[in-house]
Amino acid sequence: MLSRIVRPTLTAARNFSTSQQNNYKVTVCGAAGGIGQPLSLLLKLNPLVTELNCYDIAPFTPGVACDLSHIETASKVKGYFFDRFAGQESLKDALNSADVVVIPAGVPRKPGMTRDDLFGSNASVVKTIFECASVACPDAIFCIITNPVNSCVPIACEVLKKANKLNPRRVFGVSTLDIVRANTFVGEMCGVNPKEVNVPVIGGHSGITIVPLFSRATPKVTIPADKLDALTKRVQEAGTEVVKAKAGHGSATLSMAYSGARFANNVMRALMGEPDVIECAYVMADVTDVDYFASPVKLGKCGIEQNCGVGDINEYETKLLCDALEQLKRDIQKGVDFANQDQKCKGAPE
Ligand SMILES: NC(=O)C1=CN([C@@H]2O[C@H](COP(=O)(O)OP(=O)(O)OC[C@H]3O[C@@H](n4cnc5c(N)ncnc54)[C@H](O)[C@@H]3O)[C@@H](O)[C@H]2O)C=CC1
Ligand SMILES: O=C([O-])CC(=O)C(=O)O
Repeated sequence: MLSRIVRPTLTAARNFSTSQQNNYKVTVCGAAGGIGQPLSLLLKLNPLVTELNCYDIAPFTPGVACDLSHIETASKVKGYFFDRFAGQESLKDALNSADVVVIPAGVPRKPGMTRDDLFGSNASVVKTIFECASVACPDAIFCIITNPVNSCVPIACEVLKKANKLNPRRVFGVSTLDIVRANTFVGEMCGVNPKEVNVPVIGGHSGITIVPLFSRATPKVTIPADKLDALTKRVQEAGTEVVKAKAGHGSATLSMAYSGARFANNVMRALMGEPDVIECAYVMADVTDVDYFASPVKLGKCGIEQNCGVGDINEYETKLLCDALEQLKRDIQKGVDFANQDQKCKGAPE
């Protein structure tokens, strides 16, 4: 069922520790939340991080930072929270000169909700963070976890564009959890250590926009025809599986913290100049008919070095991709329209 070829670079990509000490300042926005806390913990353990700023609207955020600061790693941790008398000043302070900003801020799903149902709450959260980031750290690498990712990344890019600060090579929607899940499920099905599996997942990050490419898995796997639909659906609906299992107490947090830390680690490895760092991510791209798309991207010192695009896919995957593109188009437009609302209102006739 499976040929046993282990790719050493892939294994390295999943170890958060390295012998090299570097100097990255990382800000987590939404650091007091279900994802934010374990993600901040993993970043505190990462030797590539020397400064860790934890920001959240929750007033106990300095407490989270204080807790983390007692861990015996060399990085310095600072906590910031929203003070309504100071407006967005603490957010700007938290973001100031950050190299990498990871954003799990916003509301998670409850059973029965789609990710798009979060748009009403989370679109303005992302907009505010990027308005401040365009002033405080326009050259950072941004990793957006907040849902709906399909619409939040376009919002972020539009806000940066309006401020003349958009560098599309540096803005990422984090879809790593889809890859992590696909690797795990394939590993389970094929009886292989999931750490050795890499399944590219393209498209977007919700329902049918999630397109796992089992035909391109490494090591090569053969998914039995009668199991392919169910496996594809499981990857597409894995977030909902967790939402249902948590029964009203949020969505995936721990697996997302792992995925966010894995993605941030790979961004920093690439910033350091390590070659051949490739991750799937949802980014501004011209590799399909839509303006934002998740695909494998080669990371480098300036962010995206090369978008590897869709690549070879089979007939089954082509059909999945067509369905995904239709939905993606709508999700992207929704984000773009939201970000430009004010501008349109201002320019509209009285
Ligand atoms: N990209 C992905 O694969 C995944 C994305 N998510 C998304 O991540 C987001 C966070 O999920 P959880 O951590 O479970 O939620 P949570 O509710 O546990 O934590 C969210 C945190 O964001 C903070 N927050 C809210 N508004 C904020 C603002 N304006 N500025 C800064 N912080 C703010 C809250 O105070 C809270 O501490 C949700 O939108 C969820 O749907 C969750 C799992 C996977
Ligand atoms: O399903 C959700 O709402 C959270 C999420 O994006 C995921 O777990 O993939």
